[in-house]
Amino acid sequence: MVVYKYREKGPIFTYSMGNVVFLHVSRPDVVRDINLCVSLDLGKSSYLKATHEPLFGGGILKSNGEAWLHQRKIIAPEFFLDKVKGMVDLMVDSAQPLLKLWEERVDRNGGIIDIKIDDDIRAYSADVISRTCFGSSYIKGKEIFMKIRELQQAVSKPNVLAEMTGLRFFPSARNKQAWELQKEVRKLILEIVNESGEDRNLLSAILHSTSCSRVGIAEAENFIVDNCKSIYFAGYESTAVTAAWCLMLLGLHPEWQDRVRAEVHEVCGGRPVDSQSLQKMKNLTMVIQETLRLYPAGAFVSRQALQDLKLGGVHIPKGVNIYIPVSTIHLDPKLWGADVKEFNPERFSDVRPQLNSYLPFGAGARTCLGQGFAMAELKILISLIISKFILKLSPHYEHSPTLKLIVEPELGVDLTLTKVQCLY
Ligand code: HEM
Repeated sequence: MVVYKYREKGPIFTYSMGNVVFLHVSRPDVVRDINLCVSLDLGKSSYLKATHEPLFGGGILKSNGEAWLHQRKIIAPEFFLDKVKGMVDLMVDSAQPLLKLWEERVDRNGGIIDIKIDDDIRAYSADVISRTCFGSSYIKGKEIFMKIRELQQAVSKPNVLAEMTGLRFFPSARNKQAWELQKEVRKLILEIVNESGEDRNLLSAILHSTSCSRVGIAEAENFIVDNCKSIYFAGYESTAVTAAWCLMLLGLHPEWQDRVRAEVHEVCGGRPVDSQSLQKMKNLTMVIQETLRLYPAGAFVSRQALQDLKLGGVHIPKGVNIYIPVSTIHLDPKLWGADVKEFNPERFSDVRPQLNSYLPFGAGARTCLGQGFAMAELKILISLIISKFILKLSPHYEHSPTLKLIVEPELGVDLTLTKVQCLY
């Protein structure tokens, strides 16, 4: 329906669902103003708030106003560049079980295997977040991630009754499932909090902030749980899914695979990956940027006008939800050229992507605060895999992008792997 309207109406139009009004906009001047807007009057959309409540609560991803600002000030510094540089060794360690597992499987199977990579990649992404942000290993965090994923599936379809009527406490089967998962995740996070040691990490920063504030125990616990949940979700799924799309594209494009492999070999020269070598991997950066253009995990950037606003000369009344369709912008031939649907990382070689036409990490003040972290994590995993394995898209692969809060391969990514025999 929305696609049809886009074709019919062009880059800006409104529509409504019940009493909820949407402004669907991909016009560059409006997108530019959203990018530039730092006012707290432009917040996250409250549409689907009731549906998403069990997953996000009042954490950083969905909160607005002063509450959001407070959370951003606590969490953002934990992902500044110097902090990310200090996490590189932990990320490299997190990749070792996957590499070992795949090597053993290839060896056992006569030098070639056909695998669905998604679960192993999720395990890597989960381990990275657990170790770097929460000081707990994947084993400890594993249950949390499994339940967060179940919660994601449970809340990925709009709960129309709750949104239209506010009856979010109606005990439907789906609500009951989401509440049960919500309780279990809360319990597990509080266990990790109780066992946390002296390590300086994201968790300790969140705990420190609550100990300095004068809120009651229940409010402090909600603050901790909702923000930990937000990081578990934000940092886990999107990175794992991007890595899976990226490896799929490299499997399809052996010429880029060879280029990245040669680059990793040249930059690292047999030494372990470190923060300096990551910066030198230009081809790999371009490949990841192009993956995020073609398969941005966040299909929409959503906002709501919390007061009357003017963006790109357009008057937007208070309450209107603004939806920026990221893929539509990323696939616009007027912005990217006639080869817009092709995988061509070269397009990122000499120009920085335009702020208004490239939005894989969102826009403006609410832009993803984990993007440097995510890029390091992706580069580490892909450089290590590429230096050990030759990838081909498996004949079993079925292309199945689907939107479940984020755009993921519904049927997974199947690759055929053989070992790299000799590097040059
Ligand atoms: C490839 C991986 C990732 C992608 C594609 C991605 C994408 C996004 C997008 C589209 C948003 C919404 C921005 C907006 O509304 O303008 C976002 C927000 C956010 N992301 Fe990421 N993200 C990734 C990885 C991460 C990681 C690894 C973390 C942390 C460990 C993280 C933490 C966050 C947080 C906390 C927010 C909310 C920011 C706010 O509202 O102030 N993300 N991300």
